Amino acid sequence: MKNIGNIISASLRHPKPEGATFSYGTAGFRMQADFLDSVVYRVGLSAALRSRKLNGQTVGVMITASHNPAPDNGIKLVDPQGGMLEKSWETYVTSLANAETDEELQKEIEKIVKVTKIDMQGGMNVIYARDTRPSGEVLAQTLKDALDAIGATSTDHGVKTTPQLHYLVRALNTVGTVSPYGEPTESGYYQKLSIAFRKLLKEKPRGSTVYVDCANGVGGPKLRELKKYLGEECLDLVITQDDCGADFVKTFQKPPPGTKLTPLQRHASLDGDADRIIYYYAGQDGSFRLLDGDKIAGLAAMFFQDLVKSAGIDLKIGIVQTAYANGNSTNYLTKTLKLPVTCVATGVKHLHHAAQRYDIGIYFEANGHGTVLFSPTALALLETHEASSPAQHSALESLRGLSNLINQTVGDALSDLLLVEAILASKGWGPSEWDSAYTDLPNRLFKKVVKDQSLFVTTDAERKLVKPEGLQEKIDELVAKYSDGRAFVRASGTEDLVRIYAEAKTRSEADDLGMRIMALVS
Ligand SMILES: CC(=O)N[C@H]1[C@@H](OP(=O)(O)O)O[C@H](CO)[C@@H](O)[C@@H]1O
Ligand SMILES: [Mg+2]
Repeated sequence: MKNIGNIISASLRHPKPEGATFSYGTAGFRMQADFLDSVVYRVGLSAALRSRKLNGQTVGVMITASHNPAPDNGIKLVDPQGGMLEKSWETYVTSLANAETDEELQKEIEKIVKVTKIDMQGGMNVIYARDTRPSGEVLAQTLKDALDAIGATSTDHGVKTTPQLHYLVRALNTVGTVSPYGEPTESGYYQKLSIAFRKLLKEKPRGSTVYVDCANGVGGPKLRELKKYLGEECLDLVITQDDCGADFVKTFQKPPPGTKLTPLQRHASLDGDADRIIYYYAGQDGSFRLLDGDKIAGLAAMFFQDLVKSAGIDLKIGIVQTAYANGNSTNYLTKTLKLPVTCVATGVKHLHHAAQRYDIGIYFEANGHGTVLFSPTALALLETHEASSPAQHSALESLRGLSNLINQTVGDALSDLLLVEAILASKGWGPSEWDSAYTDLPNRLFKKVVKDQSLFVTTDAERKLVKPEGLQEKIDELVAKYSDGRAFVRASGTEDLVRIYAEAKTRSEADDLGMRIMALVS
């Protein structure tokens, strides 16, 4: 490989911490920013190799640690169609990140080139962006160092939300094709979303207000920008920057401290890189009500089912959830709406993949990561189907509009916000009508630091433990004692700890079950 000398000499400036082991987890590499330098350098090399493997198509790299504390950072790769890195490549990236010496690094690079049969003659194109974390700037420099050393053409897109980077990657790779995704610029992204939203609300502009807490992250400035394109007659967005965001609201099931809720007023919280959103509001009686990812999935499923029926077309709708989905949300989807639901392992990459099996695949994690995917068949049908009545015409127009409004590359808090608002406007609903579809089973989510999280091995979409031996039997015994009881334990893929989830018919039963399982885990 002709640039190997450059690669190795630049690598000397980014030495790997001795003995450290890195793994490409639920959302790429994520850890304290101080330890990330060598990982970022090697991810840069991987991105370039991946681009070359795919004939020079543009690959994306995002530097973010999402909702993790500010001193953390992380890095993940985006494939040319805007989705997550293909699974088989996670192994290659991991092997580069863990190469102990420079000789080993060289060997690993050569191995990847050989095993994946990369023809190194030709260009490599990589774009990258970061969230607003202070460490992002230096890490972006390291990334550039790697891309220059290997000889890739690269563009620094500065500060972006994670979904904006995914959008840019897909848009760049589809310029001049039969299905261009959109103008490959940040303003192209705002234009695409806002034009679709305004069209969907054409008959029902209503200037209603949503308070959006952007978690002190990159969503704040970007939502402000989007607001300019939307216009206030469609949606009045009040943007705040609290410190805690979606994760806090979901975990503690209360509003960000200091936020006063007026009954029936809609609120939403994003996370640090704006790929996740949850809604909440106070009921008439002042009680706190959460409208999480499961509730968004339910709303979307109901709406798409109605539209597909009204449009008189045959499209298969399905929903993908994880084990963290509330039991009653699954009941609502399967028993009330009678739609198919698949349960997969935690992490957007798994949900996204499973959702691609449907014509309209709706996927959301309970914590608010998610989107809706339209298959190529569905998009073609929407394009060509001739309506035979004004009602069919209007439903088809709405489906077309939604396919443009929704960021189909990855879950996107800004696009999901507009999706929810478009549905509520179309139905003339407030949060309580939306909420009335089903009542959540009370649930608890705990974390516990254990000696070695790798000892916790799961099966059945992470709902059952295979190891440590005997633990699952003990959990089953406990669960059986509670009405509507369900619980599971799994190792986190983003933090060095174990998560424990429990739900049951009453609040006290859910708490009790969760605490008892906590006590079993060590
Ligand atoms: C229970 C939970 O919320 N898990 C989160 C969390 O994964 P863990 O593997 O559980 O750490 O971070 C992931 C990445 O952001 C997100 O996709 C996922 O939903
Ligand atoms: Mg995030």
